[in-house]
Amino acid sequence: MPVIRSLSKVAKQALLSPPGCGCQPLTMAVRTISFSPRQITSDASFHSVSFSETDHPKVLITGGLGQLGVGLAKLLRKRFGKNNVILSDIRKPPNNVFHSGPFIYSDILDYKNLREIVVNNRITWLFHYSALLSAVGEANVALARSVNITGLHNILDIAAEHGLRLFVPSTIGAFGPSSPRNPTPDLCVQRPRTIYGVSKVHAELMGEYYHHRYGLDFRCLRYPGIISADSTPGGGTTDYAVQIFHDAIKSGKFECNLRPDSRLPMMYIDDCLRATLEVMEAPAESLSMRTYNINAMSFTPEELAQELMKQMPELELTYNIDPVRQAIADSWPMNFDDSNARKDWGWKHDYDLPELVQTMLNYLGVETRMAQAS
Ligand SMILES: NC(=O)C1=CN([C@@H]2O[C@H](COP(=O)(O)OP(=O)(O)OC[C@H]3O[C@@H](n4cnc5c(N)ncnc54)[C@H](O)[C@@H]3O)[C@@H](O)[C@H]2O)C=CC1
Ligand SMILES: CC(=O)[C@H](N)C(=O)O
Repeated sequence: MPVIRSLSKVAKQALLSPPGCGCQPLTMAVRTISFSPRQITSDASFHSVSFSETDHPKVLITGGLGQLGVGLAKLLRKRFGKNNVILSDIRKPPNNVFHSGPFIYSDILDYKNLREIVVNNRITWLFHYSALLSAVGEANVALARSVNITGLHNILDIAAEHGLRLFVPSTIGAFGPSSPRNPTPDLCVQRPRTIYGVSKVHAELMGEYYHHRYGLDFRCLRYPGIISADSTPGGGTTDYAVQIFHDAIKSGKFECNLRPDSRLPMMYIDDCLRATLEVMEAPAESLSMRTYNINAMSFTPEELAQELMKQMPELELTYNIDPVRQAIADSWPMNFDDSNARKDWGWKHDYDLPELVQTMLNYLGVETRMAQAS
């Protein structure tokens, strides 16, 4: 990999240099091997700055056609301008996404193509969303290992080489059965039992290593299960909490694949995407860590259904447990301790369970009425 070759050459030179020769320390040397016209230093502060047309990050989002990427692009385009945010994926975009702003094909396993995109578009911030999620990952371990681990290595090298600010999401799935589950703090035992979780712990550690070793401006949030109305989940354990709304509105029935008492941390998408932008804009000196838990609420399928039944008392709920997903849910946090995010950069969620249910029903109800009318 080109950057690794360059890095090891620089490292070798630094190691070979005699003491007292006045050479730069390794971290400095590595940073200067890359040149980015709009390089953002790790101490740059964007917290309360509003960006003018000429002074703004140039953003690339990988894996942008999944549950979260399109919403993230919308938020970032509002803040930085439509043409400064490029959405990318290996899938074909639907019409509305294709016409809403720049979209390009990018396979994160293709290092040269990634580098070309970053260079040609003078990218300064990268949001790395490509991944195979927990349930899909267990069904295809080799592909999950390749996308989630090899892909991440490409991203880290490109980001270090070109001085990018890099956001990589982690997950509640980065914890396992031997982690404290109620609540789960930022720093504790992490021995996940899924390839997804293992790859995310790897991403957290590699990102932090590149930060300390090479000065990479790496930022990472551990997301809970994310609930959204206008995008579908990509094959995770928390997907039931999105599907229940669609099925309730469409058929008045829902078959849940987790036990009624499976408690997991969850968050509405608007909170998740706002947190992502906030941590990217936080002054570097406010970040005492580079990987933070974020939390909003925590509920079981039974509690979610009860809240939903306040508005749809006729909902019929049945259970047909998926043993793979259930085993994963049983090993994940029940509650997330996000006190460090709240203390360091002022994280605060807006949506609790009642607001979440109301917002989802409003959105999907309007959509259904519009579809029926047309
Ligand atoms: N949605 C959720 O509840 C949570 C998501 N996250 C993380 O947030 C990120 C985004 O999640 P979602 O949008 O839900 O995922 P998703 O599964 O819906 O979308 C992932 C995207 O990655 C793309 N992709 C797969 N292989 C690729 C490759 N070789 N090159 C480029 N793109 C490729 C897929 O085409 C897909 O559009 C992921 O890293 C995920 O781990 C973390 C915790 C919770
Ligand atoms: C919580 C996640 O990371 C994701 N939604 C999954 O269930 O795999």
